[in-house]
Amino acid sequence: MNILDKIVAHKKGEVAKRKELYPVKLLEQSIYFDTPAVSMREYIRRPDLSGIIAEFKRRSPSKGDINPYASVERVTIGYMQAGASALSVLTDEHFFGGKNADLTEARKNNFCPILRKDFIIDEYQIIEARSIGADVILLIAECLTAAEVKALSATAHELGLEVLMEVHSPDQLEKLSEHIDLVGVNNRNLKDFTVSIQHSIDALPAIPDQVVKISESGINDPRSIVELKEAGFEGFLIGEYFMQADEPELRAREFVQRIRKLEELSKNAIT
Ligand SMILES: O=C(O)c1ccccc1NCC(=O)[C@H](O)[C@H](O)COP(=O)(O)O
Repeated sequence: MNILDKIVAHKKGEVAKRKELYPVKLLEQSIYFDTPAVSMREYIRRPDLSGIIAEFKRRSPSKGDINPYASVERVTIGYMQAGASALSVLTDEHFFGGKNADLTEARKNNFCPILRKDFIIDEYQIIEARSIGADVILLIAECLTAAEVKALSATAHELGLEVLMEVHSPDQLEKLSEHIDLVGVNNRNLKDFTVSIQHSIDALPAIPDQVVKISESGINDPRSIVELKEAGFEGFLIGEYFMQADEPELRAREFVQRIRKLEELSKNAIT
């Protein structure tokens, strides 16, 4: 059983319990149901921002504890001040030490788009994402059939949310539906947890033009961003590298400054 199978098996039990504890009628009373969601597609393409989706991640299956007691308020505000285009907040408790309240805390403190980073297998979780203040949901192609991707992404659009579909290999792009706004290629091999941005580069030709292209995981060098941008990626999901620092927001700021310097150098070299 690979890690995703384990996570999904656990998630099924978790969702069943949550449905009983917090019925949909209760979730629909959230103030966030009437608030228009913020478009990640638009923020990623804003030229004044870096394209980085900065992730708040306390723990992971590959690394164990990363920054378990970090402050959501301090880190997420700092990420946005550093020039991030959007935020990603892990809400999975069992494997990632996150919680729904982390996302709501990020929502209260930021106007930018926020991705609910979780393992969505049921429509209930999309309604829940809306109720906690998320703007975007993640659908992991490896965990879902094409029919499930279609149905879940349609539900997300009905609720005004955008959808990021994550693939681990180009063949999973067959599951794309008309309701997918962004495609993320995950650079992490889920069997041995090794990471390589080559996964993103290899998958790029198969990604259709109309979706925003995101490279996810294992990014820790500003030169990788320059390389991925030149290849055609517009967004970059970064968690661990920032969160490993005592002050993730400062590491993000330094990272964005280094990208800008590299881009300036290459512009000057051309002119
Ligand atoms: O991070 C893990 O160990 C992991 C293991 C199994 C499934 C998913 C996992 N991570 C979720 C993510 O996709 C990442 O948090 C995200 O892409 C950011 O990656 P990174 O910059 O490497 O933290």
